[in-house]
Amino acid sequence: MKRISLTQHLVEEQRLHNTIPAELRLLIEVVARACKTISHAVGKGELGDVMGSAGSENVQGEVQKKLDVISNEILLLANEWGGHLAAIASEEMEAIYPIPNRYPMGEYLLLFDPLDGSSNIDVNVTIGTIFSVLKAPEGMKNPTEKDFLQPGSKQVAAGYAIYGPQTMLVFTTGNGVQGFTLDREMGSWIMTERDMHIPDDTSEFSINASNARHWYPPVKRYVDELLAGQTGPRGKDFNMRWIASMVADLHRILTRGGIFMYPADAREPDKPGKLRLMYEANPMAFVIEQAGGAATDGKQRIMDIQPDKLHQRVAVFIGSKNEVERVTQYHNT
Ligand SMILES: O=P(O)(O)OC[C@H]1O[C@](O)(COP(=O)(O)O)[C@@H](O)[C@@H]1O
Ligand SMILES: [Mg+2]
Ligand SMILES: [Mg+2]
Repeated sequence: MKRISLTQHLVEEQRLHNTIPAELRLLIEVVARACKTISHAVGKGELGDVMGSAGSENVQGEVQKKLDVISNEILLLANEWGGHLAAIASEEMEAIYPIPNRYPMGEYLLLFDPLDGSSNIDVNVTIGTIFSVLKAPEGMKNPTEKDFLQPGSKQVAAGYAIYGPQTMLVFTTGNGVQGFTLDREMGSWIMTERDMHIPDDTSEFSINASNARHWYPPVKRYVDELLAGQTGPRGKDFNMRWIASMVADLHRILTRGGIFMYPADAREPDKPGKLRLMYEANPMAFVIEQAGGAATDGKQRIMDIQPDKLHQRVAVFIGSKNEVERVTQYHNT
């Protein structure tokens, strides 16, 4: 593949499809640069003061890891100068963060999960950063949480960085999904995946099976049929993978197919799921759908959900289209 840098691709995309105004290109480049800095911090491990707990709790009631806080700071600082950003929302911050002293008001809203897969930080397993970009409502004066509460179908860009053996950046602006690998020597993002596509069918599923006794009947039925393999109604064997980093599990699915599930369960009946709609489920759903896959909460398309809270949770069934449709159908029969 010809060496194409991130900027070259974004400029080309604007010229060909007119989907990436210069302001959005700038925003994506700033996020990409911040992810490069986070990748550097992650790579230091015990050699840098990045491991272990930060000793503080986030709005989700989770104990924050040092890297959760460091990654959040890196993304805030990188975007603070504002450019065309009006405000930021993060998994690690209860309230939204309006960009100070911005006249005229920026036209974009940025949301992120600064460090995804936090339980894997201290055990050197792949982690990531997830981001989503929305348009600020016309005529918006002072950004409020309400301005962010837009369905996922309104996203103008979304993607993730994955910090594994290679550091990659994968995103969409509504014209397919492209993947870039960080050339550590040059410090530049080089395109290595063009128009990523997910097969409609798969023999691989991903779920935290330790919660099986708490699952509701549709999920129990679906997973039992997968586990029954050739001897069961599916008539073929299925393999299982669970990395416990959503970014890593979904990057695998984007690369070779599969279905990822984090359903609601009886442990906390009032909780609609573990993962967060605005900065985990929506951005990953946009990427997966742009690669030919599907994403539902068991009932409806995730990107059609009208959000009512910034940190709301949602059940997630995402990946190869035919499997997502089957498990969703089991919820509706
Ligand atoms: O520990 P569990 O229940 O398997 O959950 C793992 C899931 O939780 C997450 O770590 C939640 O994300 P954060 O690490 O950003 O809080 C997902 O990445 C992952 O899919
Ligand atoms: Mg996460
Ligand atoms: Mg996180």
